Amino acid sequence: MTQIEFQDVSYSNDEKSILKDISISIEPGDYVSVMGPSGSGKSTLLKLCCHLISPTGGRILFNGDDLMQQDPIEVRKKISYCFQTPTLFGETVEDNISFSYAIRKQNVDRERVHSLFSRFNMSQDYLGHKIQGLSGGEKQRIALIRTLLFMPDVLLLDEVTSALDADNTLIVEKAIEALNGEGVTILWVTHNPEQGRKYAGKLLTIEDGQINSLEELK
Ligand SMILES: Nc1ncnc2c1ncn2[C@@H]1O[C@H](COP(=O)(O)OP(=O)(O)OP(=O)(O)O)[C@@H](O)[C@H]1O
Repeated sequence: MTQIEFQDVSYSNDEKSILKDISISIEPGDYVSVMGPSGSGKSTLLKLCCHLISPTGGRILFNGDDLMQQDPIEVRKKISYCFQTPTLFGETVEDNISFSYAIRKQNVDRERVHSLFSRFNMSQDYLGHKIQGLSGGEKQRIALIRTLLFMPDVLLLDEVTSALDADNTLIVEKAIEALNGEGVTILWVTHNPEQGRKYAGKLLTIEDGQINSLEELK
């Protein structure tokens, strides 16, 4: 189980301050929706959680120890991040699945792959499909499946249903709710207020790089 604690965390680049004095604790099993205007710093918060970027002020504790002192590869085995714009590689969907196993020197777990495709309402036939021909919504679901091939402790989701229709959005929401029920901590950036409140236990609102509110929903 993984706990992430931000202690007065700031992040700025050469041009400006992007996040300021963020203090929050994400507890194991939490389901937190993250909302706020465009450019307020939501994606930056997620990138800090999995050490894709480093804070320029304050500390992030990962299970009580400074995240910056820990091996990013080990951290990312526990924390998975599904990006706003899916970046699929290779020629086919299968390439995206098999590569994840290959880098871990493991055989593809066909049962796991099969159950994830079903969970996200996709036929196995997609494995042979070319990336180039996929729709935005198909790419989003393949990216989610790839993120979940190995069960994370913490799942960071950045606008992952923006290209999906209502039916598939609901399927993804239900799948994420089920994962949270299995103990996976969820941090989900969304612009959809209904989505932000429907399943989450907490609603974190970021404005202008600062926490505006942290509301208990359940
Ligand atoms: N690598 C970077 N270089 C320069 N500016 C950046 C970088 N990353 C983020 N920013 C800036 O920081 C601010 C916050 O960006 P961030 O992507 O975290 O916002 P967001 O709340 O996720 O926005 P959106 O809802 O539009 O996705 C923006 O003004 C953005 O332009």
